[in-house]
Amino acid sequence: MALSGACRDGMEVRIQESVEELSTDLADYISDLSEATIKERGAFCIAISGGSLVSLMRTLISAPYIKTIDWAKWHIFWADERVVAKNHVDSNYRLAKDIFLSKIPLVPSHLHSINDSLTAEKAANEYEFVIRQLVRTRVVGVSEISDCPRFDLILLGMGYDGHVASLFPNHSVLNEKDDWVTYIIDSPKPPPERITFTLPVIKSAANVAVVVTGSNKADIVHMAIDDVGLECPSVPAKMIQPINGKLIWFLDKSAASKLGGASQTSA
Ligand SMILES: O=C1O[C@H](COP(=O)(O)O)[C@@H](O)[C@H](O)[C@H]1O
Repeated sequence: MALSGACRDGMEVRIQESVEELSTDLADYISDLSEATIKERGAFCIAISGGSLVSLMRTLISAPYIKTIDWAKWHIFWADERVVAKNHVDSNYRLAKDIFLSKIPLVPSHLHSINDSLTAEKAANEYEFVIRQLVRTRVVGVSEISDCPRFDLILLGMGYDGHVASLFPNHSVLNEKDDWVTYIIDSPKPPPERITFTLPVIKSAANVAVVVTGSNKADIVHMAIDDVGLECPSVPAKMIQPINGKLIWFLDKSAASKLGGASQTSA
């Protein structure tokens, strides 16, 4: 049984009994969004993250999704990446490739991974340049409000400290307003050097989904979603409020166990 409820304006919270059901709900959501977006503008630009999110996307490589999704129209980006070689165990690219990207019929030139042969600063600049070219040719949409790229979907996980992408609590990177892609060299979670979409880019997406499971994240989920009077920079996930898009939280029952009553209605 699915449990769900809206907690704040413009935000939906979907709660599933189990991780398996969450993974199926996520696959349904991505598949429906992909179909509607491709019908509307001929391409689907999706940015993914690393961590536990990636294995929750595994249902996409099973029936019916593997056959019904128009993979040739997908363009894949990374909302954040660690500055390591692409074959390193810490690489978000490698994780996604091992778990599902290698198993789907994507167009190789549509995989927009981050250059692993450059310094963090240069790789961030180069990635932003790549995205600017794709915005210019309208492969990636553009936000009429912010002039930022308007990704069709940005998929995020959330760390135990409330970080999303590589935007960590109280870090100066949260104040970045001009760049689309930036870098940090002092991540509190290893590895220290990372490249990340900035907040304005995440907030400009047409759709943002934050996917979180497990009872050990229940407290931070409560802080991120419920109105607990916290300063936003101490929980970056709380700052993900799309300016002209939709935000959905995908949670399993354990991660949702400390949410306030409004989000616990049966669907
Ligand atoms: O370091 C990172 O952590 C977050 C959260 O990971 P999780 O394993 O706790 O879900 C992830 O979303 C981000 O992409 C990654 O670089």
